[in-house]
Parts: sequence; structure tokens; C-alpha cells
Amino acid sequence: MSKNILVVAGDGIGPEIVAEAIKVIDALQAEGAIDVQLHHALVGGAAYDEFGDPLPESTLTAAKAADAVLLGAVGGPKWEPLPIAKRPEKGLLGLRAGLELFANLRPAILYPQLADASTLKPEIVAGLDLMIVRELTGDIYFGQPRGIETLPSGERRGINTMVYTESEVERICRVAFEIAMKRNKQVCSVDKANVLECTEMWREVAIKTAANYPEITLTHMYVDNAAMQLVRAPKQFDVMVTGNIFGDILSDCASMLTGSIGMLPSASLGASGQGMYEPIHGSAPDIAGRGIANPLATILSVAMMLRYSLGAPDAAARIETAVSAVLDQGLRTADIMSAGMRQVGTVEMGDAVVAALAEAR
Ligand SMILES: NC(=O)C1=CN([C@@H]2O[C@H](COP(=O)(O)OP(=O)(O)OC[C@H]3O[C@@H](n4cnc5c(N)ncnc54)[C@H](O)[C@@H]3O)[C@@H](O)[C@H]2O)C=CC1
Ligand SMILES: CC(C)CC(=O)C(=O)O
Ligand SMILES: [Mg+2]
Repeated sequence: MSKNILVVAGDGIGPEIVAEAIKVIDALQAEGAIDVQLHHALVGGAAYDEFGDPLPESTLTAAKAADAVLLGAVGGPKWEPLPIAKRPEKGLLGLRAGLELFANLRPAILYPQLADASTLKPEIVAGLDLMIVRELTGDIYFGQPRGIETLPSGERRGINTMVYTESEVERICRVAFEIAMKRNKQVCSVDKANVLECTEMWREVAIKTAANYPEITLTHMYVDNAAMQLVRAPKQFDVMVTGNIFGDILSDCASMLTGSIGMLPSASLGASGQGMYEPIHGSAPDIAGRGIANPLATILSVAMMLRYSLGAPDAAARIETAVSAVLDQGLRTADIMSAGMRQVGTVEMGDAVVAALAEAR
């Protein structure tokens, strides 16, 4: 039966990279490898401009009805003067929360062809295959109280609150442990339990939950050390599990080990099989409209969508093989360019992946 994909391209480079991902979907559809119907909706700045709301009710309703959502990125300087409640990013957070997508999987895998593009020495990063499991619907991004208030003195005070319940921590730890069971059975829980009570509890719950997974080796690390260890010796990690803000920051950091933030896909999952799939990067206003953005993170997000939400693991593997093939051909967008390679733009990279798909059977 045909599956419904809601496409929300967003802002900045969002529409450019999503267009290339759609080409890949269309190519698989044309040869009968998948059976999907694409629908489109607005989110972020584009939705604000049209409806005065970064997450119109119609978009959330369409997202809830879809089997999967493919998202580009949201935000940009145009909307920065707006209060946070109306900003494009609020639309994205609303979509994640509205769909109850609490588990954000961010694999940081180094394609061997990109060893030169990594910020680390080849011997430190060769074979890197790390899974960051980031909690996505809690933490300081959602916690109350929040806001900016004026004190009696006239001085303003800004407030955000880190909040987790035990059940929120337990369910994300379970996701991490289940993933680790299919990998090397090592989970590092990242927190700041030396100074933040919220994460002191996180650590306690992680330990308690791990008792259900006797084969898992659970370790703990403070987030500042984790950031340092990621760029010192990233292969010590198999699965990292952490809260929303730490995972946001650590995954941007990890992306550079693979050559570029333009290489990292993500899957956001909830209790149902439905998911949202997006590159980990933002709308890259500095390069938007120039045709140079790397579409591979978005194309690899389609592979995650086929694997996790659409029950098409063979087609997913073909996309990953096709991406590897274009890298073998020496094609590079500007962000992953290195000596001796051929620089291509967004569209040429997408076309090359589509061409390589035919061979990747
Ligand atoms: N998931 C989302 O929709 C996200 C949205 N944002 C929003 O995006 C806007 C820009 O945020 P920034 O902090 O600049 O982060 P960003 O991730 O958009 O860009 C950071 C740097 O990485 C580069 N970059 C990002 N994606 C790339 C790609 N596919 N190919 C080549 N280079 C790429 C950009 O050119 C820029 O130099 C802001 O409005 C921010 O709130 C930021 C992160 C995630
Ligand atoms: C709106 C932001 C929290 C998006 C972001 O930076 C991310 O999810 O990585
Ligand atoms: Mg981020």
C-alpha cells in the first residue's frame, strides 16, 4: 500500500536540498522500488510569511496523518526580529513535540572517501561509526518557567529551565540501549550531573534502566569532557545518549569528524512507527540561493526514512551505496572539497546520486 510522505522544505537552503532528496525518492518510485505519495506543507519562516504562524494547524494535521515527514531546515535572519514564540525554529520544535518524536537518532559515520575532509587525523577518525541518541521533546528547550521578565529594579531577567521527568529519561535510555544491543553494546550517557540536579536524576534513571539490559556496558561522562573526547578520540564511543541541548551541540561537533555538517542525517522517532527525517544542520543563510549546499545529509535522511518508517530497508541501503559511489567518483560539494576532487553544486550532486542509484542494486 502506498505510504504518505509530508515534505516540509522550510527556509534558506531547505528547499534546495529537499529538491535533491525528492529526486532520489522519485527515481526509486519510478522503478517501482517504493510506493509513496508526496504531499507538501509549510513550516518555519515560509509558514510565518504565509499564515503568520511558523506551525499552522494544517501542517501539524497533515504531519500527523503522514507515515513520515521529510524536513529541510528552518530559520534565517529575516525572522530574527520576531519574538521567539513566532520564530521559525518554534515551528520545528512544535512539530517535533506535536508528533511526540522524543528520540532523535544522529549517526556520525565517516565515509572513508572523506578522510581528508575530516577535521581529525585519518588514524584517529578512520572507521568512525557513532550513534548519538538525543532526547528531543524535553529539556531546556521546552521547560517551564521560561521567558524574559522585568525585575522591580527595572533590570530584565531571562529564564529557561532544564526539566526532565523520570519516564522521559527512561524511554530515551531504552531507545539507546535497544540500538546498542544491535551494535557494540556500549552506551555512554552524557550529562552534567556534577552541577545540574536534573541530570543527576538523568544519571540515576539511566543506571536503573540499564539493569534491564545486562549485556550493555553503560558509562557516564560530563558533557564538557564528552565534547573534548569527541574531538580527541571519537572511536571510544559506540552509542551516546543525552538530553536535548547537549545532543544538539555534541552532534554538530561530531559532524565535523565526518567532514561536514552537510553529511549528517537524522531520524526523529516516537512510540509509533511514524518519524520525521531531516539533516542535522540548519538553513545555512550564508550559502542559501547559491546552489552550493551539500544535499547528502538530506538524501541520507531519506534512507533513514525508508529504513525506520517506510519498511524499505533495501531501498535505504541502495541510497547509502549510491552516496558512497558518488564520493568514489570524486564528486564533492564545496564543504567537503579536497585536493584532486571535482567540485559540484547541489543539483549536480543530487543528479549524480540518482544516476548512481541505478547501479546500486
Ligand atoms: N533543524 C533546523 O531547521 C535548524 C535550524 N537552524 C536555524 O538555521 C539558521 C542558521 O543557523 P546556523 O547557526 O548558521 O547553523 P547552520 O547549520 O544553518 O549553518 C552552520 C554552518 O554550516 C554550513 N552548512 C550547513 N548546512 C550545510 C550544507 N548542507 N552544506 C554546506 N554547508 C552547510 C553553513 O553554511 C554555515 O556556515 C538559524 O536561523 C537557526 O536557528 C539551525 C539548526 C537546525
Ligand atoms: C531549532 C533548533 C533546536 C534546531 C537544531 O539546532 C537542531 O535540532 O539541531
Ligand atoms: Mg542543532
